[in-house]
Formats: sequence, C-alpha cells, structure tokens
Amino acid sequence: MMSDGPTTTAPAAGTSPTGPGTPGGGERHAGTARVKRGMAEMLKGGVIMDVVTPEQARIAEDAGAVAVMALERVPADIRAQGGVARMSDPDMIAGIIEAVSIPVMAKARIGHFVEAQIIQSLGVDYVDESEVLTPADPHHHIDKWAFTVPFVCGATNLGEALRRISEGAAMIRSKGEAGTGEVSNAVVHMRTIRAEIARLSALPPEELYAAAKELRAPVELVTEVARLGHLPVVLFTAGGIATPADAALMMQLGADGVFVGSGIFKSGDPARRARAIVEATTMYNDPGVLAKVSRGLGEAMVGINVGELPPQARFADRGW
Ligand SMILES: O=C(CO)[C@H](O)[C@H](O)COP(=O)(O)O
Repeated sequence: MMSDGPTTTAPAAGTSPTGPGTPGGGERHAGTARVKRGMAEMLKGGVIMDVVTPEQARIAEDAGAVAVMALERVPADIRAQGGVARMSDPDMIAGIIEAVSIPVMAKARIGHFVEAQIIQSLGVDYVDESEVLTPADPHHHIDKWAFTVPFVCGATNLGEALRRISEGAAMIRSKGEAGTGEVSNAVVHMRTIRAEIARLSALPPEELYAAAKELRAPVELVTEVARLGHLPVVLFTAGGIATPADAALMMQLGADGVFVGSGIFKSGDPARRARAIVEATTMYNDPGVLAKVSRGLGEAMVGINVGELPPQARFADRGW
C-alpha cells in the first residue's frame, strides 16, 4: 500500500500552530491524528521488517510482513561499520516502494526534519524518527505535527513515549537495543512502559499533576493514559528480536506488534526465519506452533551481549 504522497508541504520546524482536540498538540494539515493513528492500528499483530534493498523487501512481503522499513544499513551493520548513519538514498526508498504492495516506512535521524520532509515527498507511509541513525539534534526531536505523513518513535519508558506523542508521534515502539540480537532491553523497556501505565491508572486524579511533572509530559496526555490504561497510540516493540521465541515473548508481554531488523537479514536463512517470526507473532500463545516454527531455522545472527556494550555504543540512550 503506497500513500498518495504528501498533500501539503511540511512547514519549517516550529512554525506550525497548535490546534485543538489532541492532548499535547493538535490536528493540523491533511493528516489528522485520528487518521495517522488509525494507519498504525491496521498493522497490529504484525511484523515490520527492516530492509535495505528491493530484493529484501520482496522477501519480507512474501514472508507475511505487514510493512517494511527502508534504511541505509541494518542496525547490526551500523554497529559493525560505524560512521554516520543517515536516511537511505531516495532511489533506494523509491525502489522499495515500487517493489512491494505493503506499507513502506523509512528512517530519519532524530531532529532531522529535512530528512523527514524528503522522505514524506517520496510518498512513504510512515517515517521512523530513529535512534538507530546518528542523531542530528541533541536537544530537539522533529515537530511531527508539521507533517502529513505519520511518525513512529522509540521509547524506553512512559515519559519518553508521552513526550514523543505530544510532539505528534502516531505510533510508539519500545527501543530495545537494536543490532545486538539480544532481547533483554526490549523486555525491560516493554515491562517499564506497561508498569508505569498501570501505576498511573491506580492514582487518584489529584495525583496526576505531580505524575505529569515526574514524567515530564503534558497533564492532559497523562490523564488520558490513566483513564485508558494504555497509550492512545499502538505500542510495538523493537531492538534485539532475533528468533520466533523472542517475538512471541514480546507479544506475551503486551506488545501490539514487532519490528525486526538484523535478526532476519543477518541470519543464515532470512526467508525462512522471516516466515517463522511472522507465524510466531500471530500464534504467540501457542507453544506447539512456536516449537514447530523454531525448528531447523539455520544460524541465528551471532549477536552481542547488551551488558558488554560501552555506554557510547547504546542506541537506546539516544533521544530523551
Ligand atoms: O529501529 C528499528 C525500528 O525503528 C529497527 O527496526 C529495530 O530497532 C531493529 O533492531 P534489530 O536490528 O535489533 O532488530
């Protein structure tokens, strides 16, 4: 599914007014919050796969991915090769859009609103303002209300998720530690976000003001989450998911869906592993199916233990 492309030109960051109707921001331009969030709802229960070429995008679609994410290099290669990681070549993104019929997402650097404008102009379905790329702005994330295209952003805790939603994100993914093939940080971030939501829901209304201050998030949004018992947008998981069992673990912990990057295309048999992860994400509560799809998958990505990463190598600490 390719969007019709942008119907408005993104204004310069910070120039758009705040409109009514949405906590922490407003419904502006052609892409309303309801439409943007609804697009993400349609991906629930599915797997979104990182791809760097049209061939990989076709493998992902054939395996049952609900969307693909175009990026320059998968996170494991970004770690291994180092250097500055930027948005993909527009030719590559256009080639991926041509190659598949499922939604196409593409990554922009944190705070790099011009990369996001370019990606929007290509007609992608979603922009990921991603910590996996080298951040462009150490102080400001993109004003996502200024765009027609919806955005997904990463978060390690509830406050971070709410700050991204207040900036206009229409989908949140727990960050995990991308490119490691190690699921522990994804687990910690998902458990943290869900525990913090449960705590909010148990608070009396008069304590939500102090909670908002602690979370550094707008009180209207905090009150909405306390009332709903979940985020007002879908909560996917990402970073370090490398096996069907990892994907099912994250679904059982409450994820609405799964992003997988390095775990598929750095494995011995990407097509087979991709199919197995899709099946495990759908049948996450059925150990018999999980055992079946986990058999004979060939080599998993080698991976890195998150505990051995030096602080400067942690992608999850990028963003605030
Ligand atoms: O950044 C992402 C989501 O936007 C990647 O899809 C995800 O984090 C990939 O991580 P990994 O390579 O560990 O699967």
